[in-house]
Amino acid sequence: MKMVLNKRDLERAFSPIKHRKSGGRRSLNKSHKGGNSVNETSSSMRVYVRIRPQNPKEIENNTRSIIQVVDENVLIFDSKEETEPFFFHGSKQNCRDLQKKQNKELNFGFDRVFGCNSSNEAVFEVSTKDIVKSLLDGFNCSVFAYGATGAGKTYTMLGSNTVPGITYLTIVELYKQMEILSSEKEFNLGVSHLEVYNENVQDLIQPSGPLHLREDSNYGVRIPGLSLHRITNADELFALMAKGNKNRTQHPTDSNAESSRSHSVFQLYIRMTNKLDRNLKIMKLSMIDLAGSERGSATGCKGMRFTEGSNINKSLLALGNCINSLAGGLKHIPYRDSKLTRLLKDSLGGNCQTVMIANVSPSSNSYEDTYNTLKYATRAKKIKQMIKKNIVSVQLNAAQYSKVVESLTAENEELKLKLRTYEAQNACQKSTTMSTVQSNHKEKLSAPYQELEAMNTEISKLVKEIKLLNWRNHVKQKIADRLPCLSINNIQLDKRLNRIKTSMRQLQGRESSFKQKLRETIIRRNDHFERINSLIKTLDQDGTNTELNQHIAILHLQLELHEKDVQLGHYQQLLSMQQNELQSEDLIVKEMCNTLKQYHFLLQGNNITTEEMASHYDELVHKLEGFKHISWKKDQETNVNSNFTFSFAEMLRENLCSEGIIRVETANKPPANITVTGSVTDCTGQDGLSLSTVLTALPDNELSESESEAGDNGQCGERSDALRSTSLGVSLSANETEAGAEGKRDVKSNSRVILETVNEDGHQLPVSQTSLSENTEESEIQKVRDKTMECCGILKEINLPVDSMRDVVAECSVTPLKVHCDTAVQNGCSTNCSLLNSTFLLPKSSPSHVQVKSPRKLAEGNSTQSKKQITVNVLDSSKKRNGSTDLKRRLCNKENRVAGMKAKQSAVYRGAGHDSGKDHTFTVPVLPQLRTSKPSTPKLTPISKHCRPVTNQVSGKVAYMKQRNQLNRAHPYIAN
Ligand SMILES: Nc1ncnc2c1ncn2[C@@H]1O[C@H](COP(=O)(O)OP(=O)(O)OP(=O)(O)O)[C@@H](O)[C@H]1O
Repeated sequence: MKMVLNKRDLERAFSPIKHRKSGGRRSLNKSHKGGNSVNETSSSMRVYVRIRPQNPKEIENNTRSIIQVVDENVLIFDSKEETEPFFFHGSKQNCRDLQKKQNKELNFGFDRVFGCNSSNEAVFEVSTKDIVKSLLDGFNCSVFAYGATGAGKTYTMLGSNTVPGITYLTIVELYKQMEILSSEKEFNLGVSHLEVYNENVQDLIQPSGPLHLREDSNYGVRIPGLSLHRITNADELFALMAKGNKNRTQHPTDSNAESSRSHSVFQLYIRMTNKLDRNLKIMKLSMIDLAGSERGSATGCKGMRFTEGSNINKSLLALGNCINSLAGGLKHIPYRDSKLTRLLKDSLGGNCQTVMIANVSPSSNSYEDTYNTLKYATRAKKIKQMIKKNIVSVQLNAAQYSKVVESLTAENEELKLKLRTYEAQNACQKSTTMSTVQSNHKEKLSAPYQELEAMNTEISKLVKEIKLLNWRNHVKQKIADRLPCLSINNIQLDKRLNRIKTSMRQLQGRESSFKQKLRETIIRRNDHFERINSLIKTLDQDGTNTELNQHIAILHLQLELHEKDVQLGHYQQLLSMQQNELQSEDLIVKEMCNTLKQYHFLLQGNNITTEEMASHYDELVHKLEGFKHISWKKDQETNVNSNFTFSFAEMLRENLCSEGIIRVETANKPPANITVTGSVTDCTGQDGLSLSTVLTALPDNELSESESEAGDNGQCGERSDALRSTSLGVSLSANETEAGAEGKRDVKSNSRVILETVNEDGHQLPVSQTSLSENTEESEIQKVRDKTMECCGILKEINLPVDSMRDVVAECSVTPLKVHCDTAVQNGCSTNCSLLNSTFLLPKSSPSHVQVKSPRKLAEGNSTQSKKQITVNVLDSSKKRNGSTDLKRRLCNKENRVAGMKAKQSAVYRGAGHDSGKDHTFTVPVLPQLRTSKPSTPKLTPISKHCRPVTNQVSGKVAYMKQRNQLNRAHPYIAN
C-alpha cells in the first residue's frame, strides 16, 4: 500500500481511476450490442481521448509531456518524472525536494486512448464506424469533440484537405452501408449545418441572421428557419459540408492560428423506408465540433476575441454543469443555461447514442486545460442514456398490407409481361434470324433514350414546380387583394401585407430559379436529342433499315407515353390543390354572406340603412343569383362543336321557375328541324332531369312555337328568329326539380345542363358559335312574362281578383311591377312564400290598392284566417316619388309600422294587418314599360305547386327601381 504523503496524494487516492480497469468500456460494448437487438436499451456515453502531437512551438520551448499513455484504455496524467538526485548540503538525499510541486500522477481510463501518433482513420475505426451501424439500426447518434483551444478538435472532426476527418470518413462509411442495404431499403437524406457564435445560432449553409430555438414535446429542440438540404449523393453532402465550414467563424489566436470561435453542429437526417413493409425509421447523426475552452491569459485574447472567449467558456461551463448533473443522476439538468446545452440536450440526455472525443495537448503548457478536459471526460463517462430505435410504424395495418400486396402484384404482372415480351421477342428473333447488328443498334440506342426520358421527366417536374409556384403566388395575390376589404386595423394590415409580399417575393425567386433550370434542362435535352439523331444517322446511313426505324418509332412512343404519365400525375396534384382552394373560397363566401345578412338586418331593424347601402346589398344579392352571368364554358365558346355545356346554376332559383334562352347560330343555313336534347345532372354527375325539344327554323321575324317535348322534368319552349340562328328557351321550375314526394333529383346550384344539337338525319350539328342571349331584351321580356304568369296563378289561388285586374290591365298601357317577397322558414316549411320573386303587371291607372289575402288558409285550411287581409298599395311608375310617400302614409294610417325606407326608389314596409301580427313585405321594382305587338297566352303553372304553407313571420320590402331601357318588344302580361 502506498503512503499518502500530502494533499496531492490524497487527491490521487480518490482519483477516478485507481487501477487499470476498462469496465466502462466492457459494459458499454455489451449494452451497445444489446441496443441493436432490442428497440430500447441503456448505454453509457462512449468517451475517447485523443492526444495530439506537440506542436513546433511546444517542441521549441522544450515543454514537458504531461501525458503518458499506458495502454489503449489508460493514461497517466502528470506522471512522476524520473527524479534527478536531490542533494542537500552536498549529500544525496533519499526523499524528494519538498519545495518542488509534486506531480499528480493520476490514472484515467477511457473507452480508448489515442496517442500522439494515431491517425484520423484509426480514430474513426474505433469511435464512429460502429456509430454508422447503430444509425442504420434506427438510433440517433451524436459525436462531439471536446477540448481546449488548439487541442485538435477540428483536426479530428474535419481534418484537412489531405487528411480527412472522422466526419468525412463516417459519411463515406454510411454511404457504403446504404449501398449494401439499397435492395431492401429506400433512403432519403437531408443535411443542416449551424454554428453557435456568441450565443447566437446561425445557419452555415444559408446564412440568414440569428435563429431561435424552439422546444417541442414531440420533436425536442427545433430551429425554425434552419435550412435543410436534400442530398442524393455523397458529393453533394461534402459540398454542403465544405460550404458550411467556409462560413464558420474562425480567427487566429495565440494558441491556434485557425481557432474556431464557434460551436459547429452538422446534422444529417436519414429517412429509411423498408421496401417490403414500408416501415419507416428516421434517424439523426450530429457531428459537433465545439469551440475550445480557453484561458484569456494563455491565449492573449483582447477585445472581440475576449468576448468570444468568454461566451465560449460560458457555454462550455454550462455544458460541464449539465454533464455533472447527468453523471450525478440529478433530476434537474440545467440545459437552459446556454444555447449550446439546449442544442445538445438530445445528444447528452435524450434518445441518442453519444460519443465524446476529448482532445488534449500533451504539453505542460496546457496542464490545466488537459487536466480539466480529462476530468470532464471522466464525468461524461458516467452518463447513462436510454436510447430507443426511431421506428415510425412497426406494424403494418390492413391498408398498408393491401398496398404492399398491390404493388407486389403489379410488379409481378409487369415482370410477367416483360418475360412474355422477351420470350416473344426471342421467338421472333429466332424466326426472323435477326442479325446481331440490329440488336447492337438497339442496345446503342437504349441508354441515350433512357437519358432522354429522364430529362423529359425532369422538365415535366420543373414545369409542375413552376405552375405550383405560380398558383401559390396567385392565391397569395388574391389574399393580398382581399385583405384590405375586411381589415380594420391598418398596422396589422400592413404587417400582414408585408408578410404576404415577402413570401410572394420568395416564391417568385424560386420560380425564376426553376425557370432558369428549366431553360438549361431544355437546352441539354435538345443537345442530347441532336446527339441521338446523329447516332441514328450513323447507325442507318441511308435510312433504309426499316426494323431500326420501327424500333425508333416505338422508343418515341414510349417516351411520349412516359411523359404523359408523369404529366398526368402532376396535373392531378395541381387539380387537387386548386379544388382545395376553391372549396375554401366557397366557405369564405358563404360565411361572408351570412355575416353580411346579419349586419344588414341589424341596420335595417334599427332603421339606419342608407339608401345606398340597401341598393348595394340588393345588387350583391342579384349578383349572387347570377342571373346576368350565364355564359358558355370558355373553351367551348369558339369550338366548332355541337356539344356544349353551360352552368345552369345561375338559372336555378330556390322556389320559382328559372329560365334562360340559348341561341344556337349555325355556320350555314340550318336544317329545317334541329333536335336539341339535354340533361341536367346534379353535382355528383348522376343522371337527373332530361329535356328535349325540336326547333324549327323559320324565316326572319316569324315567331313560331312548335311542340315542346319536355322530358321528365324539364320544359323547353323554342323559337326561331332568323335563318341562321335558332334560339331555345329553356326553363326549369324549381318545384319540378325538387326532391320530394315524387322522388325526383334535387338540382342544386352546381348542376349543369348539357345540350346537344342533332339534325333530322341524326347527325350532330356543327355549331360555329354558341352564345347565350339571356341578357337580351327578349329574354328580359320572356322572364317578366313568365313571372307574370306564375304570379297571376298564385294571386288567383289566394283569392286576388285576377280577373278584374286583367280587365283593368287590358285597357291600359302597362307598367310591369315585380312583386318580391321573402319569408323566414318556420314550422318545418322548407320553402319560401309563394310570392317570392313573383312578378305581375299593373296598369298605370291601377286601382288605388290591391288586396292580397294571406295564403295561410291554403296551408292550414282555415277559412277564418283568410279573411284577415293586408293591404299594399302599388302606384304606377309615373308617380314614383309621390307614390312612395303615399304608400308610406297610408300604411302608417293603417297602423302599419315603417321599418325602413328608401325615399326615392324603394321603401321597406312592414305590414301588421295579419292574423297574428305577422309581417308581409314586398319588393316592387318598376320595370321598363313594355309594349306588346303580339300578345300570347302563356300557360300557368298549376297553382298547387307554387303554394306552400305560409310561415308565421314574413318580412320584406317594397322597392321602386328606376325605369331602365325602353324595350321595343311588346309584352304579354296576364293570362289565365
Ligand atoms: N492529431 C494531430 N496530428 C497532427 N496535427 C494536429 C493534430 N491535432 C491537431 N493538430 C494541429 O494542431 C493545430 C490546432 O488544431 P485544431 O485547429 O484542430 O484545434 P482546435 O481544438 O480545433 O482549436 P480551436 O478550438 O481553437 O478551434 C492545427 O494546426 C492542427 O493541424
